[in-house]
Parts: sequence; structure tokens; C-alpha cells
Amino acid sequence: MSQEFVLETRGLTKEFRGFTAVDSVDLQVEKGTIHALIGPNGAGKTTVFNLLTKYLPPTRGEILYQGESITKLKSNQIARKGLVRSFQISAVFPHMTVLENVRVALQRPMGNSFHFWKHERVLDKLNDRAMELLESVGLEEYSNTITVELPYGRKRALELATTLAMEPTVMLLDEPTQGMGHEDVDKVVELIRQAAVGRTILMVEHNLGVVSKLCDKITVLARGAVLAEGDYANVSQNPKVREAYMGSEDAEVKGAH
Ligand SMILES: Nc1ncnc2c1ncn2[C@@H]1O[C@H](COP(=O)(O)OP(=O)(O)OP(=O)(O)O)[C@@H](O)[C@H]1O
Repeated sequence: MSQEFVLETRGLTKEFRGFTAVDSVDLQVEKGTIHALIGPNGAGKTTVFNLLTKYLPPTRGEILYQGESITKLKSNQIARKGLVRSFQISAVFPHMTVLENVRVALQRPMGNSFHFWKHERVLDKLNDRAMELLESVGLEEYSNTITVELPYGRKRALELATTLAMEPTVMLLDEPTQGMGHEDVDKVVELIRQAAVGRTILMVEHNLGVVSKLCDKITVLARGAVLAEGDYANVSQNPKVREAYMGSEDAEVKGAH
């Protein structure tokens, strides 16, 4: 048992009809850290995330969470154990208000999310907690806004609030700053930093500036395998990493400053 690692993969492999998208990946995520999974397009990052959150079954290998094998568990089972993925496509209900979305998320751990419309009064009791969560992501003034009307960056903040409602121990963030302008990126970086207090975060992130600011440890994937690992300074100087990113050194330098 490796207690120091809250999340670990051993020989994790995914083949799609003979094509190896994830190749014997040994990932070790230390408790209390913000860990990034980076790599060029097609490196296998999304597939690793899909394996970790059980959207896909692995071809081979093992996944351990808090020292226990979760290889055979389902998505909802691991979410209940505290391994929760955020920033998924449509993680929120667009036609509910912002507050309603958080209340629904607060109901999820209780396993009765499908009956939320029947218990309006019960849900009202959750308002305080929901407002607290909205405050924690700076959305209190948007509580009565219909979610579809939220600006993009705010929608992401709401997704973070709905994830926090599930009281995750480990949060998996899938490209949290994707498609955002500078200002929103800075806000989300700050939110992630706050959300990371007392938790562990594993994130796939293309913006290397964000990675350099936030992450304690970086695992670089290339062609499905781990190419390098370390802190940003280490990894960004690694010639193998620079080569794998071919021509994107510019982006790296720009992104980091
Ligand atoms: N369901 C699938 N069937 C076949 N091949 C797949 C499938 N999913 C992913 N792949 C292939 O596996 C490889 C890894 O893809 P993946 O999406 O995990 O990479 P990524 O690092 O997330 O890329 P990006 O940065 O572009 O999102 C790619 O070559 C992709 O075409």
C-alpha cells in the first residue's frame, strides 16, 4: 500500500482496436498537491481521465484511490468515495437558476437527485449551504440568474461550485481554462487555488502558463506514455519535452510569463 499517493495508476493501458492510446502509465498523485497532466495533442490525456473516472474500462493495469483498487468500480461509486470530475461538458442544467443548480448538486451525495422537484421545501433548507458555495466562487450576485445566461467564465465557476458541493477529496479538472480569455483564466486560476485547500487536484491543462502558476507536479504524456515528470522548471527545460511539443516552445514561453 502506498499511503502517500491518494491516486495512483499501475501499468494503466488502453488499446483501441490494436492502437495503444495509453501505454503502461504509472501515475502517482500525492495527497494535497495540484498535479497537471500535459502533453501534445493526441498524447492520451483525455483517455487517462476517462479511465480514471471509469468512463472507459482499461485494457490492462490498475487504478488505486487512497490505497484501494478502484479498477472495477463504476463512475458513481468512485464519485461517492470523493474522486470527482469537474468541468465536464454540460455539468450543469442550463435552464435552472444558478442557485438551483448548486442545490441539486448538494442533493447528489444523498442519492435522491431524481426526485428534487418533489421536495421544494427540503431543498430550501439547502439554500444556505448553496449560497456559501456560490460565495466561495464569487457567484453570489448571480444566484437567481438562469444558468444559460451566465457568461462563459462564470459558468465554469458554477461547475466548480457544483463539484465542491460533492465534497471531493480529489478533484479531476478537465481543461478548466479552455476557451477563456485572459481575465477569466486569471479568475479560474484563483478559484482553483482556493478549491485546492485541503484537497488534491489532478488537471489536464493546455495552458502552460496556468500549469506553471498552479501545479506542484507535472506529468508529461506523449504517445500514450509518460515522457517526463517533475516541477514546471524541470519539465519545461527537458529537451524531450520540448521536442514532443515541436514548435510550441513559443507558446510555452509566452504562456509562462
Ligand atoms: N474511442 C476511441 N477510439 C479510437 N481511438 C481513440 C479513441 N479515443 C481516443 N483515441 C485515440 O487515442 C489517442 C489519444 O487521444 P486523447 O484524446 O486521449 O489525447 P489527448 O492527449 O487528450 O489529446 P488532446 O490534447 O487533443 O485532447 C489519439 O490518437 C486518439 O485518436
